[in-house]
Amino acid sequence: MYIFVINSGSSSIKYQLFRWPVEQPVCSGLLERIGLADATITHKVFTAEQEQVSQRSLPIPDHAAGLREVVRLLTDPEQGVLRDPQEVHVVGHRVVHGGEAFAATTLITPAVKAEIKRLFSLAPLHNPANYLGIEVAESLFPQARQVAVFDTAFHQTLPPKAFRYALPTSLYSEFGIRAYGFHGTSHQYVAAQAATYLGNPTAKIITIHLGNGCSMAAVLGGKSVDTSMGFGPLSGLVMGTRSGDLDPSVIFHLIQERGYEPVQVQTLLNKNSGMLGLTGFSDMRDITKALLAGDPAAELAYDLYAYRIQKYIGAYAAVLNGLDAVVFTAGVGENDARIRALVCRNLEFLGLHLGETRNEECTKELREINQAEARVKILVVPTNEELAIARQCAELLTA
Ligand SMILES: Nc1ncnc2c1ncn2[C@@H]1O[C@H](COP(=O)(O)OP(=O)(O)O)[C@@H](O)[C@H]1O
Ligand SMILES: CC(=O)OP(=O)(O)O
Ligand SMILES: [Mg+2]
Repeated sequence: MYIFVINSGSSSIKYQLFRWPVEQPVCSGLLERIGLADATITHKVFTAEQEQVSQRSLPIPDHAAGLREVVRLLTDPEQGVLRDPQEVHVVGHRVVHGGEAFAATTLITPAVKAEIKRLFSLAPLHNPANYLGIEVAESLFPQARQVAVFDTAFHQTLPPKAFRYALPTSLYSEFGIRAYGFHGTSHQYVAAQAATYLGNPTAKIITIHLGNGCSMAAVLGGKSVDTSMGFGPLSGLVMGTRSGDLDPSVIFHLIQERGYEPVQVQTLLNKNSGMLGLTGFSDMRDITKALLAGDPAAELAYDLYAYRIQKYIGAYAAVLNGLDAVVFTAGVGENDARIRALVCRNLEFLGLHLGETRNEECTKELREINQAEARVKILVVPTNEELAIARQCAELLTA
């Protein structure tokens, strides 16, 4: 059978079609820079002998246009890999916010869809795109079982002292106001890869997921014990377009003194802040170009981005009472050696000793980038949210 996985991020759509249970990828793709002038789609088809890659730039104004293009590629009479959409038995969807209702992978029903929709305002860049992906998949693969895998699920192991806010208890008990945490599928996947590599299932690991959205997790023995995103995917690290941590007084000031409407503040913090607000660019490759051209705003933005990560490393080393490995993953974490070097700078006292030449190497495999004799491993672990989602779908349906 086939499992098709759709992973809508805030700036990208990733998809993979797997032959199951052999976990063999049949095709995969990445639509990136959605909403920017030069969006691209990379589509790969895997056969026993080779990997065929096609890439092109095209206008992709939003996730709906992106999904239409994915469907067209999959079912294209000449290049498409699906002769008959009926061959797809399961569609796995990354759903970012599961709220209090969903602690685990769930078969999608009308009630589940309604709950995902109810959570739109808490993850405005994600849940609407995830919902759309479900509706598109339901019409394209009407006979398939649709499954939701939630970003929040892995962080359900956080202890109350980590997930509760110091607000009146009634806000938690009545409205579910607490930290949920996101990118859970990715944190879980890379932490597991790292623990296997270390040969230590009880390892103390800090995972750093740096995509367009960015978050960190403190992972102890394979369980998330703290994470930098909270009630929605807005707190913590500096991101492509999101501010990360911010004194809430700024919000009151904007509303009370500067005449902002609440929805304008929501848009400001989610869509116009972060690296975009600091530099005019949200995509790290554009910011690198600006930096190399001597733009001081790009230099400050890089410093601020790395400094925030360093503060969380310090915090999570304390939370874990030690450290065995730090893991970099996702678009920026896997590819941007400059960020990794800035993050590891001056953290020798924690045992982080970056191997500069190793850091500059570029492969698609798990790799160690610390100096050879260092006690704490610094790892680059490519994430594979799609494979992790497909596995969770298969587990649910065979349980
Ligand atoms: N080769 C690269 N060098 C630096 N940054 C990169 C590279 N490739 C991708 N990125 C960055 O990764 C980010 C997107 O990461 P990704 O994990 O795909 O995002 P998301 O899933 O949140 O949409 C963008 O900021 C992009 O610039
Ligand atoms: C939760 C989140 O921020 O996801 P992404 O990084 O894929 O936008
Ligand atoms: Mg992502």
